[in-house]
This record gives sequence, C-alpha cells and structure tokens, in this order.
Amino acid sequence: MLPDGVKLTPMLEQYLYWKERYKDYLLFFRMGDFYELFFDDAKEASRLLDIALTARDQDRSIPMAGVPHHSVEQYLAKLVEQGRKVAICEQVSEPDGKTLVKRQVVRLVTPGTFVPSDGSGDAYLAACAPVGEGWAFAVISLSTGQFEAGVVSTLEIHGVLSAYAPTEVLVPRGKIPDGMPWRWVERELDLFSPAANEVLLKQRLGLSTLEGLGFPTSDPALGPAGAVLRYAEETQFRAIGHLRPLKRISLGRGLMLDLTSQRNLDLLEPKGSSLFSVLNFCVTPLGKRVLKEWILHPLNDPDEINLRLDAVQSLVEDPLALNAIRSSLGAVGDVDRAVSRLHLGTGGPRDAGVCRDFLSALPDVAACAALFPERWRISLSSALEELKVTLEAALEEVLPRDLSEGPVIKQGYDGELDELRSFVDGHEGWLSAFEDRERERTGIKGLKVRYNKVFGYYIEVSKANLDKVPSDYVRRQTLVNAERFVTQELQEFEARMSKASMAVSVREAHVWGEVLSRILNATPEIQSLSALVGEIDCIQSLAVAAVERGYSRPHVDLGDVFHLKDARHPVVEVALHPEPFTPNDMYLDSGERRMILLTGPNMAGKSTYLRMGALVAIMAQMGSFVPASYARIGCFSRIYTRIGARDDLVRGQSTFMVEMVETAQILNSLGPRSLVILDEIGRGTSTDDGMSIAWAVMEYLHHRSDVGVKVLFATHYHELTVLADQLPGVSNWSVAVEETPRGVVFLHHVIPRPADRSYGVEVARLAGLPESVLRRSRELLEMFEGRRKRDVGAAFDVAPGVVQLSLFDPRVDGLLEELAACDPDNMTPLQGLEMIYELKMKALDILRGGGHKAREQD
Ligand SMILES: Nc1ncnc2c1ncn2[C@@H]1O[C@H](COP(=O)(O)OP(=O)(O)OP(=O)(O)O)[C@@H](O)[C@H]1O
Repeated sequence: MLPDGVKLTPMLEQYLYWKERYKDYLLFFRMGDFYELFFDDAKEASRLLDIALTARDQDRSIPMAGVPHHSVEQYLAKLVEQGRKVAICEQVSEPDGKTLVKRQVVRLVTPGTFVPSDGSGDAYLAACAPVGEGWAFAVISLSTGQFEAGVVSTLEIHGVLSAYAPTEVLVPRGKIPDGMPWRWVERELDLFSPAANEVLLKQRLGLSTLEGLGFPTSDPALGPAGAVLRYAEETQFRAIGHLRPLKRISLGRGLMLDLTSQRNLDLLEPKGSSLFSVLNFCVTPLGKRVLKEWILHPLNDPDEINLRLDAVQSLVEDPLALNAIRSSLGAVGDVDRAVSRLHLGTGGPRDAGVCRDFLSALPDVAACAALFPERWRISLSSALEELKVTLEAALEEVLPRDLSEGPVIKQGYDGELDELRSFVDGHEGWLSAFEDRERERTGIKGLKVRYNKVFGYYIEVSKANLDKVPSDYVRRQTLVNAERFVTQELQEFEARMSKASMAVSVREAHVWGEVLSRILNATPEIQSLSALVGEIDCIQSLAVAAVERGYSRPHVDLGDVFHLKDARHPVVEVALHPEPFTPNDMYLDSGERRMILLTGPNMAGKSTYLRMGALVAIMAQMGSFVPASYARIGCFSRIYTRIGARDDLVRGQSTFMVEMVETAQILNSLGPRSLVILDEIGRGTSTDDGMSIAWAVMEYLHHRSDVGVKVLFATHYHELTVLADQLPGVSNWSVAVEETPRGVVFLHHVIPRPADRSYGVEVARLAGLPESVLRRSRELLEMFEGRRKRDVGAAFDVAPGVVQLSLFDPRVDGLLEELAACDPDNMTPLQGLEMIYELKMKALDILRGGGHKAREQD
C-alpha cells in the first residue's frame, strides 16, 4: 500500500509493478549510476546498511535510499549476511530523455546463492526432503560449482547439513524439521520430484544417465539436487554453466563432525586462533578452501589418509622442493571464483586474467608436484595448452574489472582491432596538429583544444584574447576567465572520432566475447585442475605447519587403539608461545580402557586435554602431521562433543537446556567408531541433579560398547571417580596440581589416577575472593562433602555388584523373569496379546521412571 498523498508517476508505477512481483525481496531499482530503494525497503536498507534515508519528493512522502552501482556488491554482501534477499531491477533500454526507460528484474541475490566478489566465504545452498525413514539432501556452492547429494537417516540429517553450514535450505512446504537452526525456504513439493528433476539434471549435466555418478533412476537424492539447481537458476536467471558433476555423499565415508563440534573445537573460527589458522600456510585461495574442506570433512579410510600423509612427508623431507612449490603457486589466484563469475555474468576481463595467470603458472606447479603420489600429477591437455597461449597473447597484462574501462585486448592479437585503433590514435595526432594550426591562424598562444563528456571537443580561449577570435568560431560555453568554441572542422572531426571509437569498442567487445567463450567452454577442465592445485597448496601448507610447529607423522589404521604420546593442543600451544605447553599422553581402546574419566580442579587443563584428543584425531584423519611425539589412531567415523556452558538466548534456551539437548542428540545418534567428548555434563543445574545426570550418561555410554564408543569425560564432580570401580571400561585420570603454602599450582600434567577433591575454593582464592568468604566456603564445603559421601556410598549400597543394567532399575530383572516364565504354547492368541500389552505397559513404566518411588516405599 502506498502512503497517503503519494502521486503515482510512471516511474513509480514501474517500481510498484516489480515490487509487487518480488514482495519478499528488497528491490534495488537502477536509476542511472545508483540503485535506489523506496518506501519501507528504503527505511530497512538505511538501517541495515547504515546509509542515508532521503526522500524522492518535497513532501517527503516517498522515503528513498540509494547505493552507487559500482560498489553494489559490498552492500549486497552486507544484506545477505543479515539474511535479506535482494531483487536487482536493471535498466534494459537506453535512456532517450523522452520515454520511460524500460526496467526488469535480472538477478536475485539470496544468502545461499550470493557469490561475493572479494573472495570472502563460500556460501552453500542446501535442500532436503523427507523420504521414507530418512532424508534426501543436496548442496550446491555457486562460488565453486561444487554439487553434492545423498540420502541419510532422520538422526543424521542435522549432522550432515551442519558439516556444510548452509546459508539457505530449501524444504517442501510444511516439512521443516524440528530443532534445526537453518534459514529455511519452503517450496512446493513437486519441485522436489526425483523423476522430474532427473530429466533436468541429465540435461544440465549433459549426460544420458546419472548412474555413472552413482545415482540410479529416480534416486531420492535427485529430488533435492534438482531443487537446489532450479533455485540457483531462478535466482541467476540463467543456467549454471560452471556446475561440477553431481557427487554422491554417503555417510560412513569420512569422519563426520556436526556444527556443534565444529564450533566447540574452534575448527575454523575464531579467526587467528582456530585449527585453520594454525595450519594455514596456503599460498592460494584455492588451497585455503581445500584446507577448510579437509578440516571439516576428514577421511576415515587409512589408505586415503596415508596417501595425503605421503605427500606431506615428501615435502617435509625436502625443504628445497617445499620452497619451490610455494613460489610456483605465488601467481595463482582464485580461478574457481573467476570462472563462476564469468559464468554468472558478474565477471569481467580481470577474471579472465586470473584464468590466464592460473594456466601460465601450471607448468611450474606441475614440475614441483612431480614428487607427489600419482594422484596429484598435473598435465595440461592440448586444448588447455592452446587456451593458455591464446589468453597470454590476447589479454593485456593489467586488466580492468569491466570491459568499458579498457583496454583489454593486447596490441597484435587481432588485426582488425589494431587497424581501428591506429585510426583513432592517428586522429589524436590530428588534434594536436589542429591546435597548432589554430594558434598560428589566430595568433592566440594560449589557445587549447580539449574534450569533456558534456560538450565533446572544444577550443578554449581566455577572456583577454577574445578580440582575436575569428568569425567562424561558434560560442558554446562561457566560464569566469575563458570562453569555449567549436568550429565546423572540429565538429566533423568529432563525428569521425566517435564513429571510430565506437568501432574500436565494438570490435574489442567482439574479440573479448570470443576469448570469454573459449574460457567458458574449458570450464570443466579448468575446474578439475584447480581442484588439484588447491590440494597441492593444502598439502604444502600442512608440510609447512609440520616443519614450523614440530609435528610428527601419525600411524593411521583401522585398529581399536587411540594412543598419543607427548601430545599438545595445536591451538593453545601456539597461543601460549613462548610459554611452554605441557605435553600429555592419552590412551583409549574399545575394551577395558574405552572411557577416560578426567577429574581435576577448574583451570587445571581438563577442557584443553579433551579438545586436544579430538583435534589430534581430526588432524591425523585429514592427512596432517600431528602435535605429538607418537600417535596411533584407529580411524574414527564420528566425533561428538558437548563442551562448555552457553545460553542460546536466540532460541530461548537456558544453559542447562542447551546442554541437555546437545547431550540427547549425542546419545540418540551414536554410530560406530565414535569418539565422544563430554565436558562438564550437568554443570548448569543443581549439584545433585547434575551429578546424577552425569553418572547416568556415563553408564549409558559404557553400555554402548556395541558401537565401539570411546569417551573422554571431564567433570569436576570428583565423586564420580567411584564409577571406575563399577564400570570396567572406565579409567580415572586427573590433572595434577601441586599444593604449596601459597595455594595450588596447576601442573597441566594428566596422570592416571583420580583427583582427590575439586579445589574449587583454591581457584576462587586465585581469582581474588576475600579471605572471609574463602574461610566460610571451606567450612560449608566440609559439611556438604561429608553429606555427599554418605549419599553416594548409599547409591551403590542399593545394588552392589549386580548386573550393569540393574544400575538403572532393578525392575528390569523382574520384567525379564516374567517374560522367561511365560508359556506361549498354552496361551490363546487373546491371552498372548493381553500379556504383550501388560509387558509393554511395564516396560513403558520403567523407561519413563514412573511408579518407582511408590514401589520403593512399598
Ligand atoms: N597442557 C597445558 N600446558 C600449558 N597450559 C595449559 C595446558 N592445559 C591447559 N593450559 C592452560 O590452562 C588454562 C585452563 O585450561 P582449561 O580451560 O582446559 O581448564 P579446565 O580444567 O577445563 O577448567 P574449567 O574446569 O574451569 O573449565 C588454558 O587456558 C591454558 O592456558
């Protein structure tokens, strides 16, 4: 609705026409050199972008805000970062000063499809749809053309999507799953049809069948794959020419890390103190992208991992080769993004230059990579070789972003263009001869012939010389100190010039178009080489990290053992430098030592130790050397983490709720070969509740030996150390402290025995709490500890030495006995059914914990 009093001009009508069609979008309406926004869009953009809010009319009834077209990309980036979508409405006819310029929406910018021009972050667009018991999903990155799809169980879909952290997720209308934090876009169900999308995908990928890619006919994954592709095409208003072949993602391949773990372990963030920052010695943006990918998606196949380790090792052992490879990569820019931008129509000559520099650098990179295993050998096909020669011959050394800011095509590449250019250049000579001639004819020494955009060519004469101006001079403009004139000869020259310059532009655009289409045609080949170069860069980065930081090669296998000697936390070690990091050992297997219960005072280094375990495993499985003197790693398939206490205020969840939701997710989705890291479970509630939950979680995990879970469990409830006596797979470890007359000293050294007490009050002393408060705390602590010891002892007195399940509830045994005693042969079907109902009710009762108290009181 328009605000009252707004007069509808044709331009506003045109604006409203497009706004009506793109209601959910901020409409960027091109007006000359600006994109303007009106009404509520203007108010919102002014707030989100911190730009001035003005008005289109004198009554100020039409709010307006605008951004210059040449810097629009940076404003778009800000808006998508804040979750907004933008429709770009361009002028599609030349302004003639008489009729209204035609305008049309030509591009939609959304969080999942935006490709920033500055090389920052790659966005993923995802789609998922329920199929049977599970979910089909797909992801696409418009920055790189990466395109993947698969089918997973309901429990796994969150984890799978987390690994990509998509900025937008498409889902059939009404099917948004509970508890997932993505930015959802609901779409009609038929857009997710595998059969219809299979046809689309075959057509776009240029294949007659998708089976070769691992997708049989009507594979459910094709539903979301088609949905993301369609959405990408709709937003770009064109086919996605740089799409890579669809890749099947199946779980079990690789080490899965969900979003919580990515964050808890500081894998990519915060900048400057993450695993990425510690390992990043990449020279190219391609390498950085691969490094991020390897960190987030480590492998779990020892052969694959060892192949990467072999490559890293070859460089660690050969510093000269390492240097050579780094300098050969120096000229490589972000060719993936350049190719994407050229395909999406947002690129220009500078992007073509990035492709040229990439191809030119390849022979050197290839020579350096010759010492790597076969997989990373580079060879240029003759077609690419030709393209390289063409680009080197055709493109200027330094290239503008836009063709109109030329020159783009080098002298000597195209005969016709050279001829037209020499004509223009020759005329410039004509201009200075004309100036000399006119000076002589008029006797005005200071006469100048100049050009500006508004008046074209003119002759400028100062006021003092006006009496010498000949009669054939026609006055065009009067300035304070001078006047400007034209002559017929000059006007004729101008007409010739503009024709010739136009001819140069047309020819240059034509030649550029040819060069561009050759790059576009070579896209698949460029992309597969860029993937290789990215990996080579990532490998050299891992080699530099290994050398600089003193890492060693891990032994990676499919065994049961996770054994580290003298291990360090890779990030804390760097942060502490030059202070030393105290190395520690760690040992886990899937038998008697499958759970480490780590106790110790606050600040002792428990969290650091736990995270260190996970990080070393991730590093090893991504193919990196590790910060330890020895590491044997039986590959993990999943790492789960529940670390630290934080509120999720946005979703209205308390610290404790977040903690329990994360714990529930872990317990409900445990898979084989898992490493579970639990730091301070139950911290966010009362001590009794917290300890009971922590206890029960430990027991539960202990019983899941079926899936080979290894657990690192840190707690400051040192009372839990008695669990090691009850559960054979649990071993007690603690972080040593030294008590000195002046208080505790943290040794950061992990030792294989339990902590004797929690030292919380001593830590409070270090923090500077007043002595009187500390004294009183000690008194109270003694009282509480005495009580708790009695209570915990009593908990075990209930059922000493009983089978493990009865630790949960002795009624389970009763249920089993009842079941064993029944005699189905002598029951009627109705009796049998009744009995099943009865057993079911009892089982439900036990699982829900109901009636427990009543029975105990009996
Ligand atoms: N092995 C180590 N060598 C040197 N310094 C360490 C080591 N481990 C931890 N630290 C230092 O001790 C600090 C506290 O460690 P951490 O947070 O792991 O303790 P915590 O026992 O988990 O504490 P809390 O129970 O309060 O969470 C770290 O920030 C780090 O600076």
